[in-house]
Amino acid sequence: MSSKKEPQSQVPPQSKGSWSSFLKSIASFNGDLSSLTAPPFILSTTSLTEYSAYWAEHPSVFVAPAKEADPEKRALLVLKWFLTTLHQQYCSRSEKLGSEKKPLNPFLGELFIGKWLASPNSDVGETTLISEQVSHHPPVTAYAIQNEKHGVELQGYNAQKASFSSTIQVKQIGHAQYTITPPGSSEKEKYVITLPSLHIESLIYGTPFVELEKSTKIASSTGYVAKIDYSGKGWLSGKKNTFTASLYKASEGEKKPLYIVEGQWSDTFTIKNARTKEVVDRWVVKENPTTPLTLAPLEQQDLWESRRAWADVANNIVKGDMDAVSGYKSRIENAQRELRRVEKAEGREWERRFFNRIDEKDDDPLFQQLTNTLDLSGQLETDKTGGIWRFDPSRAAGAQPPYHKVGNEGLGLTQ
Ligand SMILES: CC(C)CCC[C@@H](C)[C@H]1CC[C@H]2[C@@H]3CC=C4C[C@@H](O)CC[C@]4(C)[C@H]3CC[C@]12C
Repeated sequence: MSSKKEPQSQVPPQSKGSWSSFLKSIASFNGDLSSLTAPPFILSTTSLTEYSAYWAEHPSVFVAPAKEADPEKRALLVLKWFLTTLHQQYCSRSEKLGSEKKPLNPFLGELFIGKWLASPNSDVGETTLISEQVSHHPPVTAYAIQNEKHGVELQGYNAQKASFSSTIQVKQIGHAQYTITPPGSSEKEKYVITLPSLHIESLIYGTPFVELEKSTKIASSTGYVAKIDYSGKGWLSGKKNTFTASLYKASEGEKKPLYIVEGQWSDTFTIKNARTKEVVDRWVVKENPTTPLTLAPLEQQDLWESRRAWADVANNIVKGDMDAVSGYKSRIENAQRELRRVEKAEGREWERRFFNRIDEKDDDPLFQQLTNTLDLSGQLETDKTGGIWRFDPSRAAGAQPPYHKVGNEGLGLTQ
């Protein structure tokens, strides 16, 4: 008899049937995850626009590169910051809710706006977040995170391309750009960041969780490249969320690493100087609590802001009243359909609030330079993201609700 304990199904008894039909439907789906009907126990009350906040939940780590005078160490601090975001990006739902969940599919124009407040016992200052759904077909979320005090800006956009091959496989399309003005310099320094592919584990037991795949890169305008290799359950260590990252000069190549970072991004990792073999830094997830994002109280939020717009849907998911959930979802969907119909009739397009669609040739020269270092062809498939999306800071300065010209009636609300 085997002593190995088999995982037990965590699917609630009343959901067994709907879970197995959900599993069957994903085996033959068309690539659009939002179109799948999943049983209530796997539905999240959080919209995907909220996921943009994962990029800066440790604000002091987010701004640290802007304070470092040495370009090599700056590039290392950017790599460190990126690695510290992975736990929140890819593990936080599983840890908090017991499994990965199916997020709410944002509607076009949906906004998620908040800030990480300045704290009297740190020099970080305030960090602000703007996240906007810039496309619905295909779903694309754009975001900008700014810390004015340290002159740090992160912006990006992403879409997901899903496929099925023994489980849900997700390729992320899009990229992020981290920009700072280094100490004593008047010129901007830019880092272009690619996003990992992932797949879902443990689907049949009803406890889905994310595992990252392959590799991602960060290329800097100062000539450094960081490459991160994800190995899931490390084939040597057997530990989950294992990775190896190296920082090197683009001109020298991967074979001459300056720093090596190793460990588990969901737990502990260490940073070593590859030349001296000395451990120079260490990150322990548990010892670094996140800073919560502060949102306006619900009644002061704009109707287009995620929490407010989805409140009725979310409350009924919690209650398990699926008829009410689909009723409130249809209200949003019908109102969106009506907006699209009118736009089409008037021969115009929905106006994005904080982001512009740009032409590749009009993009920032620094970005264009970096796309030559990285192979970004897979990230710039504009047909899968509805274009290239760039933040327009002039439209964010002092922005207050109402954010969109269309008010209650555009949201299908009568009052
Ligand atoms: C849980 C199962 C049953 C349903 C499938 C849910 C899918 C839609 C979920 C599961 C994990 C999710 C991903 C988890 C983390 C991120 C990183 C974030 O920066 C962008 C969104 C992205 C890339 C999510 C996209 C949606 C996602 C792929």
